[in-house]
Amino acid sequence: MADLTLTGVAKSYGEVDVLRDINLEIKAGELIVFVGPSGCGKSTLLRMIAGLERITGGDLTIDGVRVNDMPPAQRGIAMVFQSYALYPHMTVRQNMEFALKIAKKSRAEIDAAVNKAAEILQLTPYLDRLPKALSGGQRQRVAIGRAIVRDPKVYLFDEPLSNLDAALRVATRIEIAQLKEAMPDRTMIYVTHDQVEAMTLASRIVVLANKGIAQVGTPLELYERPQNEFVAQFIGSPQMNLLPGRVVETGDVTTVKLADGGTARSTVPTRPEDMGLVVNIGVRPEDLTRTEGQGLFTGKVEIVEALGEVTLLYFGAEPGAPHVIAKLPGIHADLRRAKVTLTAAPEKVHLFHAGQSLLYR
Ligand SMILES: Nc1ncnc2c1ncn2[C@@H]1O[C@H](COP(=O)(O)OP(=O)(O)OP(=O)(O)O)[C@@H](O)[C@H]1O
Repeated sequence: MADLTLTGVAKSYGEVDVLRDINLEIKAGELIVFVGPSGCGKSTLLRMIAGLERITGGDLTIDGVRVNDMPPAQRGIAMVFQSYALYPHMTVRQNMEFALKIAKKSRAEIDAAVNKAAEILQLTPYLDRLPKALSGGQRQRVAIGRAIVRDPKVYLFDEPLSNLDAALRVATRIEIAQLKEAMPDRTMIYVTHDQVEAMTLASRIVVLANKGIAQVGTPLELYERPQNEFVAQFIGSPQMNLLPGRVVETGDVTTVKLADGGTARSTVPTRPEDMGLVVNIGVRPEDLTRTEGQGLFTGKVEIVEALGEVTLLYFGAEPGAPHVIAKLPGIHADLRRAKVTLTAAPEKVHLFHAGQSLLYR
């Protein structure tokens, strides 16, 4: 069991700030996923928790003990890397038992730990093979096995699946989910670029951007109630549409007159003093539906992408920078160049002012 607390954690390289004032409480047994644009500091934060990177400001505690200056080996943490980092000249068994030998465990303890981990990870038939005689997925399982045998309090994963092909990624993702279920009291922190991994594995997602935390929440909280436009557009694919407009009716349901001429209604409440407020409405492509009546957007379909189960419609503006994207269930290959009016249920319409959601005032 391990709780982690980050209080005002910061990282700079000389004059260059990479992370500022990171405050986060991680409860024992959580699977926390760090996501964010390239270079936002996900790996740096993970490496600071591991003790591989110096913390230049703030405090990191594990189970209430400040560990800023504690060497990695004493933190009770095991890290699994994207590159596997296996010893090529050692067999699977030797790779898995290496850390236990260094820790001077008894032969019986070592064998028990390795055999159990091999069984969990279905590696028993491969224990005497060298890494080069394994597939990418099997190598990553050995890397995870090396972490498991040490029975750490905290597992750190740095993009563990990104070297695997698409099918293997899915399979290994499901294995990691099962591994977590088998170890409900172990804390895991996971860095990924992959939205599906983040949404399916995380108990909570931490979105990093602009040197700080943009939002922390369960996957569905981030999807349904993003705090700001950044998170709104970072979570979900294709990204949320944002359209500028002005509040023309306030109350429990807000009416927004859009700059393009449409009208949107939202269940995000507004106050009388919000009348005339300049906002962006946010609506996800999958929440748009066609209507024959008055909608929030009318435009000509420039591009149709029929994916089978859904069709993506791209409206207006330059190619590559569509004005609005709609995702309709089913096949609508016939809509190219058609003039279409779109609407959305008021509970699916988000409201942002100066980049921040009005839901969180
Ligand atoms: N030794 C260093 N000196 C100066 N800047 C560094 C150093 N190491 C990393 N950085 C910078 O710190 C920032 C965060 O890097 P980090 O690798 O943590 O990002 P990331 O979010 O994991 O990125 P990616 O998703 O591309 O892997 C980057 O802008 C990087 O250029």
